[in-house]
Amino acid sequence: MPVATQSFRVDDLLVQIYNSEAEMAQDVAKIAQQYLQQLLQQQDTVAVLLATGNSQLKFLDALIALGGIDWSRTTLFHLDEYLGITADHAASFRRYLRERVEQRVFPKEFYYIEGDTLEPIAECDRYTKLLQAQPIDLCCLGVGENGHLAFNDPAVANFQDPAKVKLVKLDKVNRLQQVNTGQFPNLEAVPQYAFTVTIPMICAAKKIICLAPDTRKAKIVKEILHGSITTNCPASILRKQPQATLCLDVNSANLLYSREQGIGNRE
Ligand SMILES: N[C@@H]1[C@@H](O)[C@H](O)[C@@H](COP(=O)(O)O)O[C@@H]1O
Repeated sequence: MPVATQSFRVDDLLVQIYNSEAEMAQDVAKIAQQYLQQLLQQQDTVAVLLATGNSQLKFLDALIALGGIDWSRTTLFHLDEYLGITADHAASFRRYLRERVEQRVFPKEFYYIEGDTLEPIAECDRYTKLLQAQPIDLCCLGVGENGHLAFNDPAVANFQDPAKVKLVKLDKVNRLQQVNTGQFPNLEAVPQYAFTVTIPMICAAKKIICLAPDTRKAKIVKEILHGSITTNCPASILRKQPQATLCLDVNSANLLYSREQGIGNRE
């Protein structure tokens, strides 16, 4: 069984570095599986808030392949969705999760954000009520190249946000990331607005697992761990979450301080 090659804390945040994304996915899937199994021995159902994106693909496959989770006792949610995108659109997060998770594990419920609603404010209220109906036991996260969590880009991230779900304008770095990772053919095709679960709602989860492999995350990973805790880099808030783990591969950890110095150290 692969395990993290390095594990250390930066402030309250646990950071784990793996030799490869595949090893990371396997190990994190095992951690999530054991955690959910343990909870299901103590409570009837568990609530999980899922991320989408490339960083989640191997992890979700590994978690489902491991088995051993009674998915019929899980209530699933997701972090974000584009405004105006139908559930069948190729870039729809609902489609991603329906095909990669729901249709493979048949959870008790999978509550989706209806991105193509004609009443976005009512949709935020509806999803807020669903999220608040029970504590979130596990929140899976990815990180944007601009440091966003879900769709909380620097310009709209609020660490004290009173909202749980909100409609936000996406920044250009974020929208370009969606083009560069193949979600949309060009910038014009990327919606300008999206629904997102807010940062306080994410941080209220009992356990947070953030996956950020790949060289294209190296710069922002350095910023998250060695920069200030600020909404300019929304994911930096994870350093105040003792229940959070940031999982990296050697590529995304590439710009951190050297192993000899101890990656967690700033000097
Ligand atoms: N809004 C989503 C996030 O929820 C996701 O976690 C992040 C990272 O994406 P990836 O996993 O492809 O790197 O950006 C996406 O666009």
